Amino acid sequence: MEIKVCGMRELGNIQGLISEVKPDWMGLIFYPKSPRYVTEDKAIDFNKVEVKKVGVFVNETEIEILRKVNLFGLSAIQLHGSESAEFAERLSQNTEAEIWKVVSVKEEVDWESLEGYLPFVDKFLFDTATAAHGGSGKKFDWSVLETYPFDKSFLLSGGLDEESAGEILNLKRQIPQLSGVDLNSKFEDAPGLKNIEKLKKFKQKLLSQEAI
Ligand SMILES: O=C(O)c1ccccc1NCC(=O)[C@H](O)[C@H](O)COP(=O)(O)O
Repeated sequence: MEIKVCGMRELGNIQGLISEVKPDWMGLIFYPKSPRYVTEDKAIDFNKVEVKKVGVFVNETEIEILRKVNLFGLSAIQLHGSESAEFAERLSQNTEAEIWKVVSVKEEVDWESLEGYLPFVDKFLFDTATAAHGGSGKKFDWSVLETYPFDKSFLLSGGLDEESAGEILNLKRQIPQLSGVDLNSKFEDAPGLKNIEKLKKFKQKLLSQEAI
């Protein structure tokens, strides 16, 4: 299973993450209202770190997203607002970076409304709907995913914590398109500052139970 650790902001914390946890992805949040917002002065340092970076954007302009892709060396773009399938299509024509569309879950998911994204996005990411767009620390009712109708892989997000590993693997047994997890506020000592020990323990649990 892929692991994305989202909302990183401090170089030392990122270096600890890479050496101790070795996640597949690190998420950088480019939404100014987030307490995990990453400013441009971090670009030189963050460009050098050896982990794939995904930039998180909320209803940002295409030109600004592409500028950040180049500035930070992003391998993926996470569209975390109400971006349309047409917007995803235009972006896909202008970048080599992967495109991930976030689906904010309240209760039911309207699967038909996602069909238009399928040719242009590499993954979906299911997160809990919240007025702040992300980082709610709350889980949604995962049973809505039981009717997931597409082959496209997706990440599970929203309030995942140290105790979630077993349940996540049970879900994966039911829905193999679940390809990874997105970890954020439940693994923090402060917004943007991750607790490396908690992340390590979670990864160990996930790997050991995955093997069973
Ligand atoms: O985390 C934020 O501050 C945030 C704010 C606005 C848009 C997106 C944001 N986070 C993006 C993510 O992918 C988070 O990992 C995701 O929302 C889950 O967070 P959490 O519920 O804290 O595990």
